[in-house]
Amino acid sequence: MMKIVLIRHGQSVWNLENRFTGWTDVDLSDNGLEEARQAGMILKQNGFSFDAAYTSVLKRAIRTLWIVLHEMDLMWIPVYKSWCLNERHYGALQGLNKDDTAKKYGEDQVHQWRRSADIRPPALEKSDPRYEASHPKYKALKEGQFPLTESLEDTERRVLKYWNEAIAPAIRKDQKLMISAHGNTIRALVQYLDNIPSNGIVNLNIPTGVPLVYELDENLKPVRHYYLGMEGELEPGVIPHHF
Ligand SMILES: O=C(O)[C@H](O)COP(=O)(O)O
Repeated sequence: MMKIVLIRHGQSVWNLENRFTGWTDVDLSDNGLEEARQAGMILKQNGFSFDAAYTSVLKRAIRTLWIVLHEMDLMWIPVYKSWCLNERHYGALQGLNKDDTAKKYGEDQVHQWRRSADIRPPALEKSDPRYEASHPKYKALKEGQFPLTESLEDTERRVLKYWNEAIAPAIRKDQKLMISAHGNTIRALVQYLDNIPSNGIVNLNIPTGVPLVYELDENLKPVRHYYLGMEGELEPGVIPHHF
């Protein structure tokens, strides 16, 4: 039986301000820094250790990982960063306040943009200053590969491609791994691992900064999963809804 630990980054400054974030590279709030410290401590107290870690190229996930690894005295392990683990790209919604957007377009429309499988929020224009394709951290992306907006299915495709090409092979080599990523990246992995249909994941929210442990069999199928520090185990396939 193999274990892998997923963690959504600690609360970010824009989570605190209730703004659509996506690929905007905002940092952790003070609360988010403390969440990351608590996560590292509880992982260490429960005897976890890692051979390697994976994260996105966004600082809120990277710093969460740094803090967790610091608390566990594991800053020396290999860390692999990929844009494929970035949060879902929110297009022209990035930076907007979620409540103001709901007032302007209606709650249902915002819920569709946030949680439907195949609906893409309004796209960014390439002339928009929020379009960061020229940033050095994205030099690996081919022309046209940098998203102007993403549906959850778009996000899942790139996350699962990375899972199959980079992460699953490492698990099969008995590597103990941690993935520090984002709400929708982890939702994509949870949906895949637990084979949850799209309509079953609509109301699934991943809490910030809480280690989510998956125990996998030899076929990388989940045997059980639980949030470390939350009482008891979760029913298979059920992840508590968190706001
Ligand atoms: O990108 C964001 O705004 C958040 O990290 C995730 O937001 P969501 O829960 O609205 O998808």
